[in-house]
Amino acid sequence: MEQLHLSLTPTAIFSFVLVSFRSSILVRMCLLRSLFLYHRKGLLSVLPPTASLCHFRTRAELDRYLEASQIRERAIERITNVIGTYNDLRLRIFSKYPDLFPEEVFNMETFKWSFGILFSRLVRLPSMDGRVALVPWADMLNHSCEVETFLDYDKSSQGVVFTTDRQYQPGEQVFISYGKKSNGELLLSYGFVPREGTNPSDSVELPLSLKKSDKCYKEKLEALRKYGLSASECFPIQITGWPLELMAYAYLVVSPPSMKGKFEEMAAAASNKMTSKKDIKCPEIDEQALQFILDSCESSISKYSRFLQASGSMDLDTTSPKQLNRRVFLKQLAVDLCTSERRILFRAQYILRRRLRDIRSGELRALRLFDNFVNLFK
Ligand SMILES: C[S@@+](CC[C@H](N)C(=O)[O-])C[C@H]1O[C@@H](n2cnc3c(N)ncnc32)[C@H](O)[C@@H]1O
Repeated sequence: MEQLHLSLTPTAIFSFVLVSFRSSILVRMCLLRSLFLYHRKGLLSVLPPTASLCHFRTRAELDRYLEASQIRERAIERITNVIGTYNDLRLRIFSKYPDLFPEEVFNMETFKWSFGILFSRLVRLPSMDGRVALVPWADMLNHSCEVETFLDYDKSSQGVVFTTDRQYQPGEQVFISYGKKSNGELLLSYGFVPREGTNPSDSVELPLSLKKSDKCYKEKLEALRKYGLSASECFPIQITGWPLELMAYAYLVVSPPSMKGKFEEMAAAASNKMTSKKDIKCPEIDEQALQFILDSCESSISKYSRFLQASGSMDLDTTSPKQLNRRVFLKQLAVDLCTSERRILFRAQYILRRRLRDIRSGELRALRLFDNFVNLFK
């Protein structure tokens, strides 16, 4: 079977809308205005009537279901931004031109819907400098972590084109990739979590912090601030390992006062602001740094385990079937996300324990050799 090569010209159905987030506020306003009106008039009947940002609508829901995951902070940030943008627009534009922007259409609910649609349906077009577009038809394609197919603009056919990376049988579902995103990012932007272990780009954010009791707390914080970092930072861990920045941050946290002269170099390496990205090495504090990462990993694992254990008996005590369905749905999303994030932490825990064991058994062997050597002279 031939590989599929599908294209959509801008004239089909209705033209695709290009949005550049670097473009003027006017362009963005026009897009949002069309979305608002489409929603009101039901013109885009192909789009879902509800498209909430990552499904978790309130702060209480985020605290309840995503308490173990760092994705909660990102979701709060995103929702706060959307609410802030709406309030700003209402103050500066909607309230001044009520005929153009009537309250029954331009309200918070439709604004959130429009953003939900934008976040979940925008397509990035690499050959147009990464500009993003709403592409009717193409936005019906679902994501698969196993394909490498992306949508792009094709100059010769003047359309958005995608060529599959494999052969499909008639009737088989065709997928695209929404990008190399973690399960948390997919949940935030698209409202779903891939099956456990199927996403090679999955990662979990590990929070690390300077110790308040550290004698050099002030000097370390100063060094971190110089490179745009703070006393607490999150670093992504993947099933295949962790970034050099995380190791550099851990070195800084466990460094004794005698290593003051290296604080800046470590902070620079942790911020990825070194001129040449090289692996910073401090073998004398390797063991403490790995133990520190392991402790942070295990503290995160316990948070996930507590949540997953409690989720079994999470209160579903509501008489409204609609509310019950919603709670079951949110709980399942949270359980899927936490299970996949904890799995990555378990893997990191295993690697860290093995490395620490190797370091310690190496030290023990060296110590025994030294004892034998001393005995020989006795
Ligand atoms: C661009 S739309 C794709 C078309 C969508 N299925 C529809 O019928 O409108 C993106 C939405 O599709 C759903 N989706 C896409 N890929 C998915 C997947 N692998 N698993 C579950 N839902 C998926 C999510 O709800 C997401 O927000």
